Amino acid sequence: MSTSHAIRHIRITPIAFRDPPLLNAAGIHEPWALRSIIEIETASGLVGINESYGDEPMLDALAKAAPALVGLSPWALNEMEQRVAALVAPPVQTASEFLGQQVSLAPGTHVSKTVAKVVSAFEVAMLDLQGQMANAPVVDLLGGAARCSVPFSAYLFYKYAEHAGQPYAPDAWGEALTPQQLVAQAQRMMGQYGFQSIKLKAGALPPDEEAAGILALAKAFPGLPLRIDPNANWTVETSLRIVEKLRGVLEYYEDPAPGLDGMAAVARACEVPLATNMVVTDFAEFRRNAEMGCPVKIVLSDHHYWGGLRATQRLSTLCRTFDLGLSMHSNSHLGISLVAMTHLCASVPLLTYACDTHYPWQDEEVIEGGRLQFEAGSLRVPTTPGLGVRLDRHALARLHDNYLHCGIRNRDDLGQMRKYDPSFDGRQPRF
Ligand SMILES: O=C([O-])C(=O)C[C@H](O)[C@@H](O)C(=O)[O-]
Ligand SMILES: [Mg+2]
Repeated sequence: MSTSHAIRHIRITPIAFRDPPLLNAAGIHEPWALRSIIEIETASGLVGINESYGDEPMLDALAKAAPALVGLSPWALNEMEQRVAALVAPPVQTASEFLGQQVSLAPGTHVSKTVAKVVSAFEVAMLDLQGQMANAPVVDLLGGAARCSVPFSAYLFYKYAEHAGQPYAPDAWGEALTPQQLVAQAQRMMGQYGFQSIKLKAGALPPDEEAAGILALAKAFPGLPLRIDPNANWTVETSLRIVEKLRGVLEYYEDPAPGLDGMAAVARACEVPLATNMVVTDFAEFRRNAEMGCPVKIVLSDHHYWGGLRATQRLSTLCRTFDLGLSMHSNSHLGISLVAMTHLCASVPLLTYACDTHYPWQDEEVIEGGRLQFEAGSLRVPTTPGLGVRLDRHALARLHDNYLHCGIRNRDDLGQMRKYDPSFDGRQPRF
């Protein structure tokens, strides 16, 4: 075997795993969620892994950039970034192309984020390789652990009991459309995972029903930090009316109204700090928020589209400079993403809130040893080399087979909702 650690080969494997019928502002989750598994192999036979988005545009961008990394050292992250940027820079959009674009929650559709997403996909796998070579966990490569475990939040969704044309047995969570069902969902999730805070994905039902859901949670879990996230599906007026109903119960208010201007209008008349994963999603938007006097007070980062673990560390420094809070957003994901997020969050001294994770909604895994275990709502930071998790090849083959047969190539919550309600038009803000 060669002693050279130069990158010899990169494999990208699209996968699909079961995802429940979760409601959101855009519509409803499809029965299968897509991801990609990235493997970077060195001439010496080491394999660094990562997990990222699995929609078609992302797979195309990964395939386009991968050959340019062959021959690089796993330490050459800056050079990797330059090569990726040169190859997958987004096409320049004309003003008319921007007009009439629908707000989308689908991660593969943010064209402007392509470079950051591809850089992140390769960066984490290269860090995994670096850790294996240096016999150090990724958190040590990021400067060392500021905490030995990372807190996560219960992420509640309104949901149906079954998918339209349910392709497998219905999930164990059942329906959640009323405050009572929502509290039961929370009790079950808290019982299984021990989370110490709760987020409700809103923007799906009429806002007063969702406010009643939060008030029921406040009664069932007195003193527990609560958040609500309508994904910009409320007007400024609705946002202000609902936050008044929720006086005294919210830890933060996530993306109530559309756009930074909408958020600024809410911020001017509301005491609860505003958080976002929709209007501060890159460094240019960070600057605009700062220029406007920081109406958004908490940035919910996501290393998958902010450009990786190191870019999120840079973001954390900026947040500290501008006295902003920092936590993490998530999309449907498996354990590699979760463990990468855990290394990152352990390395960031300023982590002001428990992170989001969709993990409880997934019942499949792609790593050896099966699902990651939470203790009192937190995950221990691995101390073994690299990310500290390895691919389960049988699981990878099975999830890839799901991908080949599921018929989904791009996330489409709106199209899926039309199967239940053909008149659903996805117009936002809806309420
Ligand atoms: O905090 C958020 O905005 C999200 O987690 C976005 C996701 O797409 C979520 O709405 C979902 O999975 O339905
Ligand atoms: Mg959000």
